[in-house]
Amino acid sequence: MSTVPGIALAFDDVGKTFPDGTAALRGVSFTVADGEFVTVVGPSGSGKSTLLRIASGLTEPSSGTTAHGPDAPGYVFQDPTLLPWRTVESNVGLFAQLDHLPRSQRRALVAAAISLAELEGFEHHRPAALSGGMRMRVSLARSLTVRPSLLLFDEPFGAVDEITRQRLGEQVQRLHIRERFAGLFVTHSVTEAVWLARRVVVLSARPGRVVAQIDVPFPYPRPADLRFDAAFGEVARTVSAALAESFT
Ligand SMILES: Nc1ncnc2c1ncn2[C@@H]1O[C@H](COP(=O)(O)OP(=O)(O)OP(=O)(O)O)[C@@H](O)[C@H]1O
Repeated sequence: MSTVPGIALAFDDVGKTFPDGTAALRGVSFTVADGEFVTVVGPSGSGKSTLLRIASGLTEPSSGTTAHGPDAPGYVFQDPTLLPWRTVESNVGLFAQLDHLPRSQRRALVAAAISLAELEGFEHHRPAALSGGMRMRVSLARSLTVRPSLLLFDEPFGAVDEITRQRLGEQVQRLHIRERFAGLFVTHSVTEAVWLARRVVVLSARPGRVVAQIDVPFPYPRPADLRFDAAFGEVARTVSAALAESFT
């Protein structure tokens, strides 16, 4: 992986074939500029999670190259992956603790992240006492403590109800605007993909290739009811059509 100024993440002709012969990705090229928010949609098994794992350095590509900014990206997983015996505060502080940051610095980072994720008042709760949406916010807050310039999201809100999902998306957008991190966000929801992104990348069925990149022209911050706007519907229709084609 190399570092390129102005680029949060770049895939250049990236392919991935697993040792058992499964070809997950083929010839994937696209970039995420500094501070840009990009979403990825594609059929199940089209290599979206594999792409994020390659972006984070967890998996090596079989071919092609990747480039990223100067620091390691943050990762928000499908599952909140909280430690049940730890409080909200101590779950949020986990990464900072693993990084051996001094206690005072850790405290400040945790307090800031808890405030950003609007979790004040819940610092001493354990995960079992929280709703699914709040658990995701704890996971988000934990990722924010590393102050990433790039955050990778692997379909983080798939398991919560529609309204909670929208609110979490709104929170991610507020954080993106305020903290200016770049984002690469995988989702199965076309509405979520369009509402969040400056650009939607559509992958084909396995092995995943980029079949379309669709710009989303609406300025941030975007109102929640933009989803019901006719112009929004047009962009969503274009993404849906590319996605439907990608299944064939
Ligand atoms: N370690 C592995 N070894 C072999 N095959 C794998 C491995 N990891 C993933 N795959 C396969 O690679 C393909 C892409 O998987 P991946 O999880 O990246 O897809 P995805 O687009 O994220 O799917 P979904 O939308 O269902 O989450 C799938 O067919 C999957 O079974």
